[in-house]
Amino acid sequence: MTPIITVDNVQKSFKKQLVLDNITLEVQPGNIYALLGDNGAGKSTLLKIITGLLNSDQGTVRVNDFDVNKQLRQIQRLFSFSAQTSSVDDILTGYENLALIAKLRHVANPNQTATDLLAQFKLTEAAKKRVADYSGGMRRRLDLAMSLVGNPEILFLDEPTTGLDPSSRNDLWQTIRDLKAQGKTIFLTTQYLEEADQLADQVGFLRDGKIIATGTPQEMKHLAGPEKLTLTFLTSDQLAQVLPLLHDFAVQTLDDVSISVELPESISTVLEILNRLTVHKLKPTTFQVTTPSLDDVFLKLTKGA
Ligand SMILES: Nc1ncnc2c1ncn2[C@@H]1O[C@H](COP(=O)(O)OP(=O)(O)OP(=O)(O)O)[C@@H](O)[C@H]1O
Repeated sequence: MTPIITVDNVQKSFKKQLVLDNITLEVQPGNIYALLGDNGAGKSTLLKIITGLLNSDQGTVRVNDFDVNKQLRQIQRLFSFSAQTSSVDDILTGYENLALIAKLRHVANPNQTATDLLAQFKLTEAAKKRVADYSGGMRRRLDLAMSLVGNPEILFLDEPTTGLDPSSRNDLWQTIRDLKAQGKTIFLTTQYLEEADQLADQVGFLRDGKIIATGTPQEMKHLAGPEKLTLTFLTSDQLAQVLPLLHDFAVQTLDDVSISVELPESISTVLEILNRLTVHKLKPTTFQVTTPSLDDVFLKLTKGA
């Protein structure tokens, strides 16, 4: 499939500080791409370059096969950019904010567009409230609604859930999934590993201006190593009998009665291990399979940095 966003060898410095160092990435249409990084990693700078708000020093960005530097006018209606700082006007109501932006974007029926978007983002009841009185979650939903005026195909969201409480974050994740289900391509930045894991088809780890790893969340987790099986036995004597049976596996002793075993082949390895124990009538009191999380990947990639 032809990517809808292509970033090729983008470099950017502010004075002598190199902020983006040869960034290359692709986003497929209809996918969610999560650019993951700590404060100051360069996420916002890259987003501004992709959306044509900032020029790069080197490299090219193509959106829908148009060069963002040279052909921005042709693609401006194709995407919207929701910045970290809210674009909504506090003294206006939610409805007024949406209707105003719809008029500015020459949408055919601004009032109807505002009403429809308020309904889509569960803000109908708050339509006539001033935005100053909205909660953080409502404001973020309104921000997203604003970015959908004109029905763009691609949404750029800069840290859409930063500062939200867990419940509002979950709601916003669902909204972002719904937008993907409608066929939108979404490029978001985040500091939260869990957010990338929950939403993204592709993740890019940005650190000190470089993409240090990229792939699906599943592929990224493999970078942290295989799944593990943790087994606990009733007594240390039992464990002592178990160890020779598993001599050909990578076993780590956790304490007197527990071990963890690497699972290169997931389920079939689990079955093999349980089989050997059963034959010798050695029954673990608990067993648990653990998959590495994106946190483990992040720790592994940044270890020693
Ligand atoms: N206009 C600018 N002039 C000078 N330095 C800048 C400018 N914009 C960003 N920087 C610097 O570039 C680096 C990356 O900033 P950027 O805002 O892209 O990071 P970020 O990953 O988005 O972080 P945050 O989550 O804090 O927004 C930082 O060191 C920042 O101080």
